[in-house]
Amino acid sequence: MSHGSSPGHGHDGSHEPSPYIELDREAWARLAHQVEDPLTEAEITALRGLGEQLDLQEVRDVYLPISRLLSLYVEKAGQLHREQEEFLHRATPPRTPFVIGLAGSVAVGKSTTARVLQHLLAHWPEHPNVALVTTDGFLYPNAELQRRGLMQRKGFPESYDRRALLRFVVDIKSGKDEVEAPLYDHLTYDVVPDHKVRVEHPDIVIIEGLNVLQPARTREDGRTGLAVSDFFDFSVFVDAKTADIKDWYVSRFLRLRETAFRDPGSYFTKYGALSRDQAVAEATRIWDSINGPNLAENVLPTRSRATLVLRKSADHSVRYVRLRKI
Ligand SMILES: Nc1ncnc2c1ncn2[C@@H]1O[C@H](COP(=O)(O)OP(=O)(O)O)[C@@H](O)[C@H]1O
Ligand SMILES: CC(C)(COP(=O)(O)O)[C@@H](O)C(=O)NCCC(=O)O
Repeated sequence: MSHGSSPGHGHDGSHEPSPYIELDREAWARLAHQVEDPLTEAEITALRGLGEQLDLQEVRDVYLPISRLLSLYVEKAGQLHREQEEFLHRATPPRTPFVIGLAGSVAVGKSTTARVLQHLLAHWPEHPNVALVTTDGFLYPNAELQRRGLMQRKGFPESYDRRALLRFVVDIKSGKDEVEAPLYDHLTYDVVPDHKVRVEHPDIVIIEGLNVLQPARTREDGRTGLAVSDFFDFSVFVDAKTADIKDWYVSRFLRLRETAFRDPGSYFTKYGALSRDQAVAEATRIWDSINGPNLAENVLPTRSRATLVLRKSADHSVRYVRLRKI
């Protein structure tokens, strides 16, 4: 194999056989050359709109080959669908959307990665309609979290209406043409009442959230139910050193303090008045009491369940990509 680390020769130097293929950045970026469609000007403009910090060379080197690989999976899943229907002698019903789960810590870059992949995947003509749904809409509203004593556990598995989220994914994979998800607003720090996000006739649905790779829970009667991840056709885990993620969280908090927190409608207007040092202390407190423990206890343990792991360095550049063997 000419590309990067061979299987079993991972970044940790281990020579044990492993069920993963690991490609370092250089090897992965080489794949970009075999991706025939370069980005169009319109796409570059759209991607720039996602945030001035996004490095477009990084998009070309790393995210474009990922989108091509994903497109390959989508295409082959369609082929398998047709052949299965033929084997079962069924009049081929339309295939269900291809569902991609995207997991990782708060502030690791899930939303950014999801939006880039959404744009890039929509570029391939075989599947133009790519929907993106975040799981925060399925958090219990603040009033309910307060009632359950979970306001300081936002983002932990128990802070979500897991049944509703599972129902949503089951509906998508059942082939329902239109599905609706609740919406979360980061400004008010709460679920928006009476407002839904509608997903219509998607070819691909990206479901992004902290806990999407959680395995099913074992119930009191000892039976194991289903988890949303049981309905994923592919999954991505965005990964980085915990210390780096904490820095990104604090920096984002400081940036929000200068922008969104000043909005009178924001739950965080109180933070607008904080000095820089006080804001760093507050972000650190939230990280150390909520997001850090959630990462360690619930999010990180699901990493090895992902089909693909994207490991980022402190400057957000992807250091290596780990993919499950098939
Ligand atoms: N590829 C990237 N390049 C540069 N900055 C990034 C990248 N991905 C994320 N960031 C920055 O890191 C922070 C967290 O990213 P975000 O996508 O909001 O994380 P999440 O959705 O996981 O909470 C944001 O400030 C974002 O601008
Ligand atoms: C809303 C979130 C739980 C993320 O939800 P997700 O979309 O990953 O399901 C998270 O961004 C959050 O607000 N956590 C609570 C602690 C904090 O204020 O950072």
